[in-house]
Amino acid sequence: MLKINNVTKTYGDSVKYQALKGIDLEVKKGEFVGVMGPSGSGKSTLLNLIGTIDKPTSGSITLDGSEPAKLNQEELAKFRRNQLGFVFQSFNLMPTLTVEENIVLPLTLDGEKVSVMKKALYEVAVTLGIESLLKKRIATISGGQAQRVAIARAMIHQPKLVLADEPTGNLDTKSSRDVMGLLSRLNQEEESTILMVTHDPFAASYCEKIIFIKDGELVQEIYNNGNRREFYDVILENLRQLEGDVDEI
Ligand SMILES: Nc1ncnc2c1ncn2[C@@H]1O[C@H](COP(=O)(O)OP(=O)(O)OP(=O)(O)O)[C@@H](O)[C@H]1O
Repeated sequence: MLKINNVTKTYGDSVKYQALKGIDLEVKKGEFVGVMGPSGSGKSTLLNLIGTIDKPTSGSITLDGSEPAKLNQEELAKFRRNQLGFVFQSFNLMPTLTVEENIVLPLTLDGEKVSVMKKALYEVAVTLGIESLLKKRIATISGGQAQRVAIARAMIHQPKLVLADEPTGNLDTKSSRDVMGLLSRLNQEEESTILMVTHDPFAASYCEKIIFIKDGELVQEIYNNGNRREFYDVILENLRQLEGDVDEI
């Protein structure tokens, strides 16, 4: 579904910095993929390219055969709104609006009919267990609840791909567990395709596959055999090895 073909990204005009050096990656429909790696390794850069926030310097990224880098500004905005869902560490919700106003925002922007919006809102609210929060203002709910709302907003238009950037970064242990359980359930029951950048081995243990990036290169790929506890240990071991390499340098 998502195909990343020999993608590079170089920042800067006079002083150049190559943040990604030829990334190849394929994400299948319904997969839950984690992206890990040391600080500065290029994780956010990769997510920004997939999220069409930025364009690759060379190589191609296609989602179900279409290549967003070739679209004009207007087409790109539409592509982003229709095909992608974003979940951020900082939730990125509108604090003065209510929970339900925030969740339907992507549909409002698309000029969707009120009856369609109501139906979609109800469905997503039930799935995420946030019916009782709908009339509350964002400023009055907890961080864990806010992340549920952000996930609802990312999911309401049934995007092809959900991009999550450190979704548990601002959450306590219990809320992290809830949010990861939720993402995992959405992945399994609704067959949502999710790509998540995280530093958190616990959050990563919910993924089916994790790719490790170092110095702009994909260096390792590991798979979850269904035992989350075991997978967590494998993740820690891989992180230790990556950091060990960094220490040696
Ligand atoms: N707009 C930019 N201009 C120049 N260099 C940049 C820019 N954005 C990122 N970089 C550089 O590219 C490299 C990769 O950055 P990136 O943010 O993708 O790393 P990361 O793995 O997400 O790090 P972190 O885990 O700390 O968020 C870093 O060396 C960073 O300094």
